[in-house]
Amino acid sequence: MTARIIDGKLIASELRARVAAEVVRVKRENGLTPGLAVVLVGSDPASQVYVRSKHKQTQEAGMASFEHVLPADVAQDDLLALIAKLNRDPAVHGILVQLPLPKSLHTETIINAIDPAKDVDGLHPSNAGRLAGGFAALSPCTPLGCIILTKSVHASLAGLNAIVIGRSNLVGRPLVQLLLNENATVTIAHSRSRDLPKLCARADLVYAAVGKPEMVRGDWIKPGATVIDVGINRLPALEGKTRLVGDVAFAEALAVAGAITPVPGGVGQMTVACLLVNTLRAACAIHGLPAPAV
Ligand SMILES: Nc1nc2c(c(=O)[nH]1)N[C@@H](CN(C=O)c1ccc(C(=O)N[C@@H](CCC(=O)O)C(=O)O)cc1)CN2
Repeated sequence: MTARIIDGKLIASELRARVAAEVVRVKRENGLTPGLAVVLVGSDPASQVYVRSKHKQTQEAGMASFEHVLPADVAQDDLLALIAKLNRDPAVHGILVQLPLPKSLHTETIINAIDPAKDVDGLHPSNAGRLAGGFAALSPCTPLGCIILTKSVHASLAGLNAIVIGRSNLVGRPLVQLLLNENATVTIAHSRSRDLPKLCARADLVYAAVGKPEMVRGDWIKPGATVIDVGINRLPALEGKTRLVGDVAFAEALAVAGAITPVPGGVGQMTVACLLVNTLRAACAIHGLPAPAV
């Protein structure tokens, strides 16, 4: 039996439609237009694609989109001055600095300068701490997307054994917290973990977020498990075409898992949709409105 393929593209488009409907409502009832500012430093081609997609989808959801593109050699103080301006701007409810930043900039200092109320990436220590403490917080978009995709398969995650492979601030760590909030039993694994295949073998939910092409093999997966692949790895061109693969050996895992996300068309699709959710939530919270129904 082959696994069910979780359609991230479809689930993301349904989520965006729900956000757009809520934006119409808050505009009509409260005269509020949520606004998102995205800051891109430099000209990394993948980052440019992601920022363009954020701009397009923000506008399609009926929100205001503000794009700021700075040269790779921008002075850190100039970037901090822009963030301070966006923090004060009443038309901006969400601020996102596209990562990775050039090496000359100190990422932690930049993230810490964002007003936590506008931190739609959920990376500010205030939001990360609130999430870790089990309090309401703006949470990173990719882990939020992973939870939504998992819930498209499992109505409840309570008591399920989950393994998160990877411990980045952007994905692994917040995903662990979100899974705990769902009452899953969570193992966090990383590059120093011993016997990963054995750790995976007991997991009902496998989250691969290591950035290593096809590292998780099919024979690591417990039959029937749900596999959520966060990796997006570009392999050298084959017959002129760049190949995009995840952190899971898809064809192998497909034959064993109960459900699996593809790459592309899985988790990546949810990242921008969840950013729209966070922007709407931030706008409502800043204006003292009830949390939107998305
Ligand atoms: N400040 C942030 N920087 C980065 C984040 C983030 O959440 N906040 N995440 C990634 C990049 N990213 C959004 O920024 C992102 C990654 C992937 C996709 C996506 O739609 N992927 C497609 C494949 C697209 C492709 O061909 O590359 C898919 O998986 O189907 C959207 C957004 C790092 N930086």
